[in-house]
Amino acid sequence: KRHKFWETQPVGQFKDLGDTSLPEGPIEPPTPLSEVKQEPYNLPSPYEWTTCDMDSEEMCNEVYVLLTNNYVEDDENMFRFNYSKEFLRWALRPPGYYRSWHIGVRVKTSKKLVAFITGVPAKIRVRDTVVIMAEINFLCVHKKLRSKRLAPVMIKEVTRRVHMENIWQAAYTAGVVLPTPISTCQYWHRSLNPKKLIDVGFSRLGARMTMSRTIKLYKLPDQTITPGFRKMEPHDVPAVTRLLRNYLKQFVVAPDFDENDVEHWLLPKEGVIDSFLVESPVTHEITDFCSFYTLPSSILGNQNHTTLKAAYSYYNVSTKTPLIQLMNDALIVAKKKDFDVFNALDVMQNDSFLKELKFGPGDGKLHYYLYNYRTKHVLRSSELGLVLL
Ligand SMILES: COc1cccc(CC(=N)NC(=O)c2cccnc2OC2CCNCC2)c1
Repeated sequence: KRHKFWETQPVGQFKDLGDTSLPEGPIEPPTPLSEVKQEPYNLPSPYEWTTCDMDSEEMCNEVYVLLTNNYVEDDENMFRFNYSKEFLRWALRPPGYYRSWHIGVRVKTSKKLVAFITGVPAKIRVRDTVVIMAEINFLCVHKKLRSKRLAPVMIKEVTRRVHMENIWQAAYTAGVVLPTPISTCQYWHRSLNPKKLIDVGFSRLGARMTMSRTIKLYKLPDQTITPGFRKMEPHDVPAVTRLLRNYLKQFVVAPDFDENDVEHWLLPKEGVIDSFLVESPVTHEITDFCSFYTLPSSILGNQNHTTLKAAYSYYNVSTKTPLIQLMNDALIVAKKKDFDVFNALDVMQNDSFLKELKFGPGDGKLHYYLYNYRTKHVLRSSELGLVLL
Protein backbone atom coordinates (compact mmCIF):
# COMPACT_ATOMS: atom_id res chain seq x y z
CA LYS A 1 0.00 0.00 0.00
CA ARG A 2 1.50 3.33 -1.04
CA HIS A 3 2.45 5.81 1.73
CA LYS A 4 1.21 3.50 4.53
CA PHE A 5 3.48 5.55 6.88
CA TRP A 6 2.84 9.05 5.53
CA GLU A 7 -0.94 8.69 5.84
CA THR A 8 -0.42 8.47 9.61
CA GLN A 9 1.60 11.71 9.78
CA PRO A 10 0.54 15.39 10.13
CA VAL A 11 1.38 16.29 6.54
CA GLY A 12 -0.82 17.50 3.73
CA GLN A 13 -2.71 14.48 2.43
CA PHE A 14 -3.39 13.98 -1.28
CA LYS A 15 -7.15 13.80 -0.51
CA ASP A 16 -6.95 17.38 0.86
CA LEU A 17 -5.36 18.82 -2.30
CA GLY A 18 -7.47 21.67 -3.64
CA ASP A 19 -9.46 22.03 -0.40
CA THR A 20 -8.73 25.73 0.14
CA SER A 21 -11.07 25.78 3.13
CA LEU A 22 -8.22 24.28 5.19
CA PRO A 23 -6.26 27.13 6.81
CA GLU A 24 -2.55 27.76 6.21
CA GLY A 25 -0.53 26.85 9.30
CA PRO A 26 0.17 23.99 11.71
CA ILE A 27 -1.87 20.84 11.09
CA GLU A 28 -1.64 19.64 14.72
CA PRO A 29 -1.08 21.73 17.88
CA PRO A 30 2.10 21.21 19.97
CA THR A 31 1.98 18.41 22.54
CA PRO A 32 2.73 19.29 26.20
CA LEU A 33 6.42 18.37 26.66
CA SER A 34 5.40 16.04 29.52
CA GLU A 35 3.41 14.00 26.98
CA VAL A 36 6.26 13.68 24.44
CA LYS A 37 7.50 10.08 24.42
CA GLN A 38 10.63 10.17 26.62
CA GLU A 39 12.28 6.98 25.45
CA PRO A 40 13.51 6.16 21.92
CA TYR A 41 11.32 4.17 19.54
CA ASN A 42 12.02 0.45 19.31
CA LEU A 43 14.32 -0.70 16.50
CA PRO A 44 14.28 -4.26 15.12
CA SER A 45 16.25 -6.39 17.60
CA PRO A 46 19.66 -6.59 15.80
CA TYR A 47 19.96 -2.77 15.78
CA GLU A 48 20.54 0.03 18.32
CA TRP A 49 20.42 3.84 18.26
CA THR A 50 23.60 5.87 18.40
CA THR A 51 24.24 9.61 18.46
CA CYS A 52 26.84 10.61 15.86
CA ASP A 53 29.17 13.23 17.34
CA MET A 54 30.39 15.01 14.19
CA ASP A 55 33.22 16.59 16.22
CA SER A 56 34.68 13.10 16.55
CA GLU A 57 36.98 12.36 13.61
CA GLU A 58 36.16 8.66 13.91
CA MET A 59 32.36 9.08 13.97
CA CYS A 60 32.42 11.73 11.26
CA ASN A 61 34.40 9.27 9.15
CA GLU A 62 31.87 6.48 9.80
CA VAL A 63 29.07 8.79 8.61
CA TYR A 64 31.15 9.82 5.58
CA VAL A 65 31.79 6.16 4.61
CA LEU A 66 28.11 5.18 5.06
CA LEU A 67 26.91 8.06 2.85
CA THR A 68 29.67 7.57 0.28
CA ASN A 69 28.55 3.97 -0.27
CA ASN A 70 24.79 4.15 0.33
CA TYR A 71 23.37 7.68 -0.16
CA VAL A 72 21.31 9.16 -3.02
CA GLU A 73 22.08 8.14 -6.61
CA ASP A 74 20.74 9.64 -9.84
CA ASP A 75 17.86 7.87 -11.60
CA GLU A 76 20.25 5.87 -13.79
CA ASN A 77 22.49 4.86 -10.85
CA MET A 78 25.54 6.34 -12.60
CA PHE A 79 26.38 8.87 -9.86
CA ARG A 80 26.13 9.01 -6.04
CA PHE A 81 26.40 12.13 -3.87
CA ASN A 82 29.78 12.21 -2.14
CA TYR A 83 29.48 14.82 0.62
CA SER A 84 32.89 15.53 2.16
CA LYS A 85 33.58 15.31 5.92
CA GLU A 86 34.20 19.06 6.10
CA PHE A 87 30.89 19.65 4.30
CA LEU A 88 29.03 17.36 6.75
CA ARG A 89 30.53 19.17 9.75
CA TRP A 90 29.41 22.51 8.20
CA ALA A 91 25.92 21.26 7.30
CA LEU A 92 25.24 19.69 10.70
CA ARG A 93 26.63 22.25 13.15
CA PRO A 94 24.86 25.58 12.45
CA PRO A 95 24.09 28.02 15.28
CA GLY A 96 21.88 26.30 17.91
CA TYR A 97 22.37 22.75 16.57
CA TYR A 98 21.52 19.69 18.71
CA ARG A 99 23.97 16.79 18.69
CA SER A 100 21.03 14.51 19.64
CA TRP A 101 19.52 15.23 16.21
CA HIS A 102 22.47 13.51 14.49
CA ILE A 103 21.03 10.01 14.73
CA GLY A 104 22.71 6.77 13.69
CA VAL A 105 21.70 3.10 13.74
CA ARG A 106 24.33 0.49 14.54
CA VAL A 107 24.34 -3.31 14.40
CA LYS A 108 24.48 -4.31 18.10
CA THR A 109 27.08 -7.05 17.57
CA SER A 110 29.48 -5.51 15.03
CA LYS A 111 28.75 -1.84 16.01
CA LYS A 112 28.74 -1.09 12.24
CA LEU A 113 26.92 2.14 11.36
CA VAL A 114 24.15 1.11 8.95
CA ALA A 115 21.76 4.05 8.89
CA PHE A 116 21.65 7.81 9.52
CA ILE A 117 19.20 10.70 9.68
CA THR A 118 19.73 14.31 10.79
CA GLY A 119 17.96 17.48 11.77
CA VAL A 120 19.26 21.02 12.25
CA PRO A 121 17.20 23.93 13.63
CA ALA A 122 16.29 26.74 11.24
CA LYS A 123 14.09 29.83 11.32
CA ILE A 124 11.87 29.54 8.26
CA ARG A 125 9.34 32.19 7.24
CA VAL A 126 6.14 31.02 5.54
CA ARG A 127 4.47 34.15 4.14
CA ASP A 128 4.37 36.46 7.22
CA THR A 129 4.96 33.81 9.90
CA VAL A 130 8.45 32.87 11.09
CA VAL A 131 8.46 29.26 12.32
CA ILE A 132 11.34 27.51 14.06
CA MET A 133 11.67 24.23 12.17
CA ALA A 134 13.96 21.25 11.89
CA GLU A 135 15.60 20.85 8.48
CA ILE A 136 15.72 17.09 7.97
CA ASN A 137 18.44 15.67 5.73
CA PHE A 138 20.84 12.79 5.04
CA LEU A 139 18.29 10.00 5.57
CA CYS A 140 20.34 6.97 4.54
CA VAL A 141 19.81 3.22 5.05
CA HIS A 142 22.58 0.81 4.02
CA LYS A 143 21.79 -0.78 0.66
CA LYS A 144 21.68 -4.24 2.29
CA LEU A 145 18.99 -3.15 4.81
CA ARG A 146 16.51 -1.56 2.42
CA SER A 147 12.73 -2.38 2.70
CA LYS A 148 13.19 -3.51 6.31
CA ARG A 149 10.98 -0.52 7.16
CA LEU A 150 13.86 1.20 9.04
CA ALA A 151 13.16 4.62 7.48
CA PRO A 152 9.72 5.10 9.13
CA VAL A 153 11.06 4.38 12.62
CA MET A 154 14.07 6.67 11.98
CA ILE A 155 11.72 9.46 10.88
CA LYS A 156 9.58 8.91 14.00
CA GLU A 157 12.70 9.00 16.19
CA VAL A 158 14.09 12.24 14.75
CA THR A 159 10.57 13.70 15.05
CA ARG A 160 10.46 12.66 18.72
CA ARG A 161 13.84 14.26 19.44
CA VAL A 162 12.75 17.45 17.63
CA HIS A 163 9.51 17.50 19.70
CA MET A 164 11.61 17.20 22.88
CA GLU A 165 13.15 20.58 21.98
CA ASN A 166 9.63 22.03 21.64
CA ILE A 167 9.88 22.30 17.85
CA TRP A 168 6.80 21.10 15.91
CA GLN A 169 7.51 21.76 12.24
CA ALA A 170 10.12 20.48 9.77
CA ALA A 171 11.28 21.05 6.19
CA TYR A 172 12.79 18.46 3.87
CA THR A 173 13.26 17.66 0.17
CA ALA A 174 13.14 14.42 -1.78
CA GLY A 175 13.43 13.22 -5.34
CA VAL A 176 10.34 11.08 -4.78
CA VAL A 177 6.69 12.20 -4.53
CA LEU A 178 5.34 11.82 -0.98
CA PRO A 179 2.21 13.37 0.61
CA THR A 180 2.34 16.26 -0.26
CA PRO A 181 4.85 18.57 -1.94
CA ILE A 182 4.51 22.28 -1.13
CA SER A 183 6.42 22.84 -4.37
CA THR A 184 8.22 20.87 -7.06
CA CYS A 185 11.42 22.16 -8.68
CA GLN A 186 13.20 21.26 -11.85
CA TYR A 187 16.96 21.01 -11.64
CA TRP A 188 19.31 22.37 -14.32
CA HIS A 189 22.98 21.79 -15.13
CA ARG A 190 25.52 24.12 -16.78
CA SER A 191 28.46 22.26 -18.32
CA LEU A 192 31.87 23.67 -17.37
CA ASN A 193 33.98 20.70 -18.49
CA PRO A 194 31.86 19.25 -21.32
CA LYS A 195 34.48 16.75 -22.47
CA LYS A 196 34.57 15.03 -19.03
CA LEU A 197 30.76 15.24 -18.67
CA ILE A 198 30.34 13.45 -22.00
CA ASP A 199 33.13 10.92 -21.21
CA VAL A 200 31.38 9.89 -17.97
CA GLY A 201 27.87 9.86 -19.46
CA PHE A 202 26.52 12.84 -17.51
CA SER A 203 25.90 14.68 -20.80
CA ARG A 204 25.55 13.54 -24.38
CA LEU A 205 27.06 15.18 -27.45
CA GLY A 206 24.28 17.28 -29.01
CA ALA A 207 22.90 16.28 -32.41
CA ARG A 208 25.01 17.68 -35.28
CA MET A 209 27.62 18.75 -32.62
CA THR A 210 31.32 17.85 -32.60
CA MET A 211 33.31 17.71 -29.36
CA SER A 212 35.37 20.79 -30.33
CA ARG A 213 32.18 22.71 -31.18
CA THR A 214 30.72 21.65 -27.80
CA ILE A 215 33.86 22.76 -25.90
CA LYS A 216 33.68 26.14 -27.67
CA LEU A 217 29.94 26.46 -26.90
CA TYR A 218 30.57 26.24 -23.13
CA LYS A 219 33.82 28.25 -23.08
CA LEU A 220 33.95 31.02 -20.44
CA PRO A 221 36.25 34.06 -20.00
CA ASP A 222 39.29 33.64 -17.77
CA GLN A 223 38.28 36.53 -15.52
CA THR A 224 35.02 37.78 -13.97
CA ILE A 225 33.67 40.89 -15.66
CA THR A 226 31.76 42.79 -12.91
CA PRO A 227 33.76 45.67 -11.39
CA GLY A 228 34.00 45.20 -7.60
CA PHE A 229 33.26 41.45 -7.75
CA ARG A 230 35.20 39.80 -4.89
CA LYS A 231 35.19 36.98 -2.36
CA MET A 232 33.02 37.56 0.74
CA GLU A 233 35.00 38.28 3.93
CA PRO A 234 34.03 38.25 7.65
CA HIS A 235 33.60 42.04 7.83
CA ASP A 236 30.93 41.76 5.10
CA VAL A 237 28.51 39.76 7.31
CA PRO A 238 26.31 42.71 8.45
CA ALA A 239 25.92 44.13 4.91
CA VAL A 240 25.30 40.71 3.33
CA THR A 241 22.72 39.94 6.04
CA ARG A 242 20.84 43.15 5.26
CA LEU A 243 21.03 42.53 1.50
CA LEU A 244 19.88 38.90 1.77
CA ARG A 245 17.08 39.51 4.32
CA ASN A 246 15.65 42.24 2.11
CA TYR A 247 15.89 40.12 -1.04
CA LEU A 248 14.31 37.00 0.49
CA LYS A 249 11.20 38.99 1.58
CA GLN A 250 9.71 38.48 -1.90
CA PHE A 251 9.43 34.68 -1.53
CA VAL A 252 6.62 32.77 0.17
CA VAL A 253 8.97 30.32 1.95
CA ALA A 254 12.48 31.48 2.88
CA PRO A 255 15.02 31.25 5.71
CA ASP A 256 14.92 34.06 8.27
CA PHE A 257 18.73 34.50 8.47
CA ASP A 258 20.33 36.68 11.17
CA GLU A 259 24.02 37.68 11.23
CA ASN A 260 25.01 34.50 13.09
CA ASP A 261 23.27 32.41 10.44
CA VAL A 262 24.92 34.37 7.60
CA GLU A 263 28.32 33.99 9.25
CA HIS A 264 27.86 30.22 9.40
CA TRP A 265 26.03 29.50 6.16
CA LEU A 266 27.60 32.04 3.79
CA LEU A 267 31.21 32.84 4.78
CA PRO A 268 33.51 30.99 2.36
CA LYS A 269 34.90 27.64 3.52
CA GLU A 270 37.46 25.98 1.23
CA GLY A 271 35.96 22.99 -0.57
CA VAL A 272 32.55 23.52 1.07
CA ILE A 273 30.98 26.92 0.29
CA ASP A 274 32.10 29.76 -2.00
CA SER A 275 30.51 33.20 -1.76
CA PHE A 276 31.14 36.45 -3.61
CA LEU A 277 29.75 39.93 -3.58
CA VAL A 278 29.87 43.13 -5.61
CA GLU A 279 31.21 46.15 -3.71
CA SER A 280 30.58 49.33 -5.65
CA PRO A 281 34.06 50.75 -6.42
CA VAL A 282 32.70 54.27 -5.89
CA THR A 283 30.31 54.05 -2.92
CA HIS A 284 31.69 50.82 -1.39
CA GLU A 285 28.07 49.71 -0.99
CA ILE A 286 27.47 45.93 -1.22
CA THR A 287 24.94 45.68 -4.06
CA ASP A 288 24.94 41.99 -5.12
CA PHE A 289 25.81 38.54 -3.79
CA CYS A 290 26.18 35.03 -5.15
CA SER A 291 27.15 31.69 -3.60
CA PHE A 292 27.46 28.01 -4.43
CA TYR A 293 28.26 24.91 -2.38
CA THR A 294 30.61 22.03 -3.30
CA LEU A 295 28.95 18.62 -3.57
CA PRO A 296 30.96 16.11 -5.61
CA SER A 297 29.44 12.91 -6.88
CA SER A 298 31.15 9.54 -7.13
CA ILE A 299 31.10 8.29 -10.71
CA LEU A 300 29.99 4.65 -10.54
CA GLY A 301 31.79 2.35 -12.95
CA ASN A 302 33.95 4.58 -15.12
CA GLN A 303 37.56 3.65 -15.89
CA ASN A 304 38.98 7.14 -16.37
CA HIS A 305 37.16 9.27 -13.76
CA THR A 306 36.07 8.60 -10.18
CA THR A 307 34.58 11.95 -9.15
CA LEU A 308 32.34 14.60 -10.69
CA LYS A 309 33.16 18.00 -9.19
CA ALA A 310 29.81 19.79 -8.94
CA ALA A 311 28.88 23.27 -7.69
CA TYR A 312 25.32 23.85 -6.49
CA SER A 313 23.78 27.33 -6.69
CA TYR A 314 22.94 28.47 -3.14
CA TYR A 315 21.74 32.05 -2.38
CA ASN A 316 22.09 34.84 -4.93
CA VAL A 317 20.99 38.48 -4.67
CA SER A 318 21.08 41.03 -7.47
CA THR A 319 20.12 44.67 -6.88
CA LYS A 320 22.49 46.55 -9.23
CA THR A 321 24.32 43.93 -11.35
CA PRO A 322 21.96 42.08 -13.71
CA LEU A 323 21.39 38.56 -12.29
CA ILE A 324 22.54 37.06 -15.61
CA GLN A 325 25.88 38.91 -15.41
CA LEU A 326 26.31 38.04 -11.71
CA MET A 327 25.64 34.34 -12.33
CA ASN A 328 27.93 34.35 -15.36
CA ASP A 329 30.70 35.58 -13.03
CA ALA A 330 29.79 32.70 -10.68
CA LEU A 331 30.21 30.27 -13.60
CA ILE A 332 33.56 31.87 -14.47
CA VAL A 333 34.83 31.45 -10.89
CA ALA A 334 33.50 27.88 -10.69
CA LYS A 335 35.28 26.98 -13.92
CA LYS A 336 38.52 28.54 -12.60
CA LYS A 337 38.11 26.37 -9.46
CA ASP A 338 38.00 23.32 -11.73
CA PHE A 339 34.32 22.39 -11.24
CA ASP A 340 32.96 20.13 -13.96
CA VAL A 341 29.33 21.26 -13.72
CA PHE A 342 27.25 24.00 -12.05
CA ASN A 343 23.80 22.89 -10.87
CA ALA A 344 20.78 25.03 -10.04
CA LEU A 345 17.12 24.59 -9.15
CA ASP A 346 14.46 26.77 -10.79
CA VAL A 347 13.75 28.41 -7.41
CA MET A 348 13.83 32.16 -6.64
CA GLN A 349 14.64 34.08 -9.83
CA ASN A 350 16.88 31.38 -11.26
CA ASP A 351 14.52 30.88 -14.19
CA SER A 352 15.66 34.28 -15.50
CA PHE A 353 19.21 33.11 -16.22
CA LEU A 354 19.06 29.34 -16.77
CA LYS A 355 18.48 29.20 -20.52
CA GLU A 356 20.53 32.28 -21.41
CA LEU A 357 23.57 30.95 -19.49
CA LYS A 358 23.31 27.61 -21.30
CA PHE A 359 21.96 25.47 -18.46
CA GLY A 360 20.27 22.30 -19.65
CA PRO A 361 17.33 20.70 -17.84
CA GLY A 362 18.17 17.76 -15.55
CA ASP A 363 16.25 14.49 -15.81
CA GLY A 364 14.58 14.74 -12.42
CA LYS A 365 12.69 16.93 -10.02
CA LEU A 366 13.21 17.94 -6.42
CA HIS A 367 10.09 18.08 -4.23
CA TYR A 368 9.91 20.36 -1.17
CA TYR A 369 7.93 19.31 1.94
CA LEU A 370 6.83 20.82 5.23
CA TYR A 371 5.95 18.62 8.21
CA ASN A 372 2.94 19.67 10.32
CA TYR A 373 2.40 22.88 8.34
CA ARG A 374 -0.17 23.30 5.58
CA THR A 375 0.21 25.89 2.84
CA LYS A 376 -2.97 27.21 1.21
CA HIS A 377 -1.73 26.38 -2.29
CA VAL A 378 1.03 24.38 -3.91
CA LEU A 379 3.74 26.99 -4.54
CA ARG A 380 5.34 27.86 -7.87
CA SER A 381 9.08 27.03 -7.65
CA SER A 382 9.77 30.77 -8.13
CA GLU A 383 7.92 31.39 -4.84
CA LEU A 384 10.53 29.26 -3.00
CA GLY A 385 13.44 31.10 -1.39
CA LEU A 386 14.84 28.07 0.46
CA VAL A 387 17.78 25.95 -0.70
CA LEU A 388 18.53 22.78 1.31
CA LEU A 389 21.91 21.02 1.14
C1 LIG B 1 25.21 14.10 -10.45
O1 LIG B 1 25.19 13.25 -9.33
C2 LIG B 1 23.98 13.00 -8.75
C3 LIG B 1 24.01 12.19 -7.62
C4 LIG B 1 22.80 11.89 -6.99
C5 LIG B 1 21.58 12.40 -7.45
C6 LIG B 1 21.58 13.22 -8.58
C7 LIG B 1 20.28 13.77 -9.11
C8 LIG B 1 19.63 14.61 -8.03
N1 LIG B 1 18.81 14.07 -7.24
N2 LIG B 1 19.99 15.95 -7.95
C9 LIG B 1 19.43 16.77 -7.00
O2 LIG B 1 18.68 16.40 -6.13
C10 LIG B 1 19.79 18.21 -7.12
C11 LIG B 1 19.92 18.81 -8.37
C12 LIG B 1 20.20 20.20 -8.42
C13 LIG B 1 20.33 20.92 -7.24
N3 LIG B 1 20.23 20.32 -6.02
C14 LIG B 1 19.97 18.99 -5.96
O3 LIG B 1 19.84 18.39 -4.74
C15 LIG B 1 20.51 19.05 -3.65
C16 LIG B 1 19.42 19.53 -2.70
C17 LIG B 1 18.74 18.35 -2.03
N4 LIG B 1 19.71 17.47 -1.39
C18 LIG B 1 20.70 16.93 -2.34
C19 LIG B 1 21.47 18.06 -3.01
C20 LIG B 1 22.77 13.54 -9.23
